[in-house]
Amino acid sequence: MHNVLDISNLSIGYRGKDGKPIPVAENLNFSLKQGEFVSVVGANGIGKSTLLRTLAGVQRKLSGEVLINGKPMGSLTPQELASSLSIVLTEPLPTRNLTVRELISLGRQPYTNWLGTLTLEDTEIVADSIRKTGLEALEERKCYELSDGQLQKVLIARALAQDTPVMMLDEPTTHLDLYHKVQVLKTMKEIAREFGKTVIYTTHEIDLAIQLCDQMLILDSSGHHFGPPCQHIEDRSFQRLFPSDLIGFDSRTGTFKIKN
Ligand SMILES: Nc1ncnc2c1ncn2[C@@H]1O[C@H](COP(=O)(O)OP(=O)(O)OP(=O)(O)O)[C@@H](O)[C@H]1O
Repeated sequence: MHNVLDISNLSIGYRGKDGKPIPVAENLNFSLKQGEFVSVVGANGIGKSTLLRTLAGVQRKLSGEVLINGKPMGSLTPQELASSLSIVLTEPLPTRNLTVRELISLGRQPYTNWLGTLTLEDTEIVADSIRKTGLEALEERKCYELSDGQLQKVLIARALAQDTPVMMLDEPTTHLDLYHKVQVLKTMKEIAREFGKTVIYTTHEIDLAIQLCDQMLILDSSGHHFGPPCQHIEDRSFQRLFPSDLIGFDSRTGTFKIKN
């Protein structure tokens, strides 16, 4: 499988009022292949959302290079970028007045004409995204009537409808109960497998990520570590993720345990 994202010497962060860079993470190097299901984990404030936002072009990188299918991200037009990658952020929706189906249909925007008219193919893709996320019963409901967990699924369905080779999701399962977390993650993994899409998401549910992901990017104070979960377990990377006074990582079960 070929690389769809190549990240080299990437620095991410913000700029102060004087324009000086305030780095959050530096010298990031990793590549994502077609069809991989990848998570980004790390403590609060370490830079997971900043990384995803930078990779999606929502915020500027400080330095380094991001290649999408071999092309520098900066060289893509907004239209090309929108048909290359989709992103689900944690920010509140600008409008919740749309129905579930209308909101999911917005995912087709990069492909529709300026009137936003959906073709038969667009309508089929929208219906398929609704089916894959199990939202059939909510299709005609207004978004303001939904619970946070239901809305989270709708946003994932909108990204699915965008039908891009790369899907990025910032904490997509935060509001879901355990059963629906696993359901959504398994759906995302199936999408990666079946349709050869690359799915990258940020999460605090490390034990689920260990069970499901092909690759994990760990951000910690010492830098970043990229590889399959078993390699991180072998390298004891999870042990270094948090201070050891309260919790410890059990390599046998792949879970964190509370210390007595
Ligand atoms: N708009 C902003 N301007 C300046 N600094 C910011 C801005 N947004 C976030 N930061 C800082 O960047 C750092 C990384 O934040 P980020 O939201 O990427 O972390 P995170 O790993 O996603 O955290 P969490 O797990 O809590 O969601 C934090 O120190 C945060 O305070």
